[in-house]
Amino acid sequence: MATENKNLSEYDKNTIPNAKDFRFGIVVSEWNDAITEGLYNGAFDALVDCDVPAQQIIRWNVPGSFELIYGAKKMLQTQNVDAVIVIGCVIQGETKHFDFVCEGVTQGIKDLNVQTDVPVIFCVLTDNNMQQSIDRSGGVHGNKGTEAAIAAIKMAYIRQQASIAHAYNQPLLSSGAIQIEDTPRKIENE
Ligand SMILES: Nc1c(NC[C@H](O)[C@H](O)[C@H](O)CO)[nH]c(=O)[nH]c1=O
Ligand SMILES: CC(=O)[C@@H](O)COP(=O)(O)O
Repeated sequence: MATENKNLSEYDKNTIPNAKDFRFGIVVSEWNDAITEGLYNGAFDALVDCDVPAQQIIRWNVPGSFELIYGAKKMLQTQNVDAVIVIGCVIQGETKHFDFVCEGVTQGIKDLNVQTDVPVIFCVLTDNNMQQSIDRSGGVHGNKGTEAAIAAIKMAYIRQQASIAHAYNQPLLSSGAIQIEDTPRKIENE
């Protein structure tokens, strides 16, 4: 489904786990800052709307989207956070640099999700022009920062529940709820 068929800002709080005890890091690229500030505001407002105290949200700025990789890595290494959101806006220029920045950031953030224990949420616009970025940072298509915040809460919850399940040697049920039982059950789909 393309973004034009899905408003990025819509979410149902009834489907979102309790986030009041989670801590979030947000790394923001300064390139196209009129756009990245809008994305940040969407993410911050959604986290607070989901009962995350503002003091549990840590913001770092980096020069451009390519630096989001290193910024997120250092955030994970030095801060006690349950998820990190990286925010950037890459817009096609005259050269192939767009392709390399987009590919590099995508692969770098993917690598962090594979190599580390804390989820890193990809909130990087890769647009053909500024209007597409405006439309996705609080415009007609909603705010990708809002979408990223909800994803961050859900992934932080999965991380938390999976950790508990592992500690109790119990299955993490598809609903995400864990039943602590006397006799461990066979984990589904083993
Ligand atoms: N053109 C855009 C960039 N380019 C800069 C790179 O991200 C990087 O900072 C530079 O290559 C130094 O390492 N960054 C964006 O975030 N958005 C752009 O449109
Ligand atoms: C993504 C970029 O680095 C790009 O916007 C830079 O513009 P240009 O390709 O015209 O140098």
